[in-house]
Amino acid sequence: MSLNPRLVKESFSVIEPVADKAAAYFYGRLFAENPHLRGMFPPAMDLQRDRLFGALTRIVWSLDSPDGLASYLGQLGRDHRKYGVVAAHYTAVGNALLATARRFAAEVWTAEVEAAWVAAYTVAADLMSKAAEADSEFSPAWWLAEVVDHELRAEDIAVLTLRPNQHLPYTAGQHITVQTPRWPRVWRSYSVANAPREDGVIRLHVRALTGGWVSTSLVRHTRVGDTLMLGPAVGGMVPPGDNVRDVLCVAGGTGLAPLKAIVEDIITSGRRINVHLLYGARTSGELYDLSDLVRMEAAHPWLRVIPVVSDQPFFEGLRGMLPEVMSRFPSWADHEVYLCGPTDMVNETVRRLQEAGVPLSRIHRDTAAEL
Ligand SMILES: NC(=O)C1=CN([C@@H]2O[C@H](COP(=O)(O)OP(=O)(O)OC[C@H]3O[C@@H](n4cnc5c(N)ncnc54)[C@H](O)[C@@H]3O)[C@@H](O)[C@H]2O)C=CC1
Repeated sequence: MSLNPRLVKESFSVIEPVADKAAAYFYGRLFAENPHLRGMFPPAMDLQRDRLFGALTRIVWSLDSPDGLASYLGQLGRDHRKYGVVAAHYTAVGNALLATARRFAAEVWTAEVEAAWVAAYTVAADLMSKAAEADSEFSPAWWLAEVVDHELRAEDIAVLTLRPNQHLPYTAGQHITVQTPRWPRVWRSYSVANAPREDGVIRLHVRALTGGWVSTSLVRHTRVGDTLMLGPAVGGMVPPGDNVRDVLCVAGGTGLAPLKAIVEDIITSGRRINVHLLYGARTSGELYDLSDLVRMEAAHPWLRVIPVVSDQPFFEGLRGMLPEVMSRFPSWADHEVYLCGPTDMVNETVRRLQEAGVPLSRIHRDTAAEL
């Protein structure tokens, strides 16, 4: 069975404009044919549908690059262990997916297209289930973690410190998923905000979002001593390693979390590259981690922290939206750049960096929330 990425991409592009309907149909069909699977999913399926399409889009567009595909599907397979996914579930999902694709790409569907989808799904399911199986030999499907500190740093932003009940491996820049006892089966992604430490403690920066079940629960209803469930670490944004270039980090709001972990990783690595951290928030009160960053800056002369405020006219420091403020500096063309924050901020920053001559290979951004 050989892969034919072109046929899958072409037929998938017919489905993309009706993604919402297709995702609703997919889950309707999956649960109608396999009612026992419904209990594995959260009561409200809206975010789940977006995630499905996010993941499918990424898989379809990675079909041409085997390494990227294997790495992403390996993470996806390991992460799905926490839902209780076993090999038999892949057949049920494959059937529902094929039925969905056949229906929503009917205008271009042929026996060849069907064969291409079957081949692609077989490869994907195989990569996921093999990675999950290998992982199960040495790693739990999920972790319990005790909340050992909870600081409300702004009206709706908290910094939580968690101690997992056993070692949870990760690298700086990765994210984990969190489930609270209040919302069973609802998992949300958060970047780990510290580099790995000897004591295994993990910090999260959380903003309570309107209508955000987990974020509101973490910020407003979680206390020291509570227990949370954590999924495995995933994500491809990794620290600069042996690279000797100077680093620029652009952090919007709680997007600071993974970038702070990366800066901490540079500190613990002992390397002395220059690091500029542009840290932006709407108001000075929302620069919730500034005092800690200023302490880090004082201890490490090669680190420069630059606070930026966008929505407070009389703020005495740098004012403006992050992408525009970043462009006021002479040049970042020789830097390795790390970005995290609101999607529009990240996209606009990437656009400006490319315009200024920074190649995409040197721009690192996280794509959380896809798993
Ligand atoms: N691993 C990841 O991918 C993570 C992503 N995030 C994301 O970061 C975001 C943080 O949100 P908030 O704290 O509410 O930030 P925010 O909305 O308060 O924005 C912070 C700053 O980003 C810039 N900005 C915001 N919108 C912009 C736009 N449309 N164009 C240009 N610049 C803009 C401004 O300088 C603003 O002061 C969330 O969307 C969250 O999902 C957060 C943590 C980790």
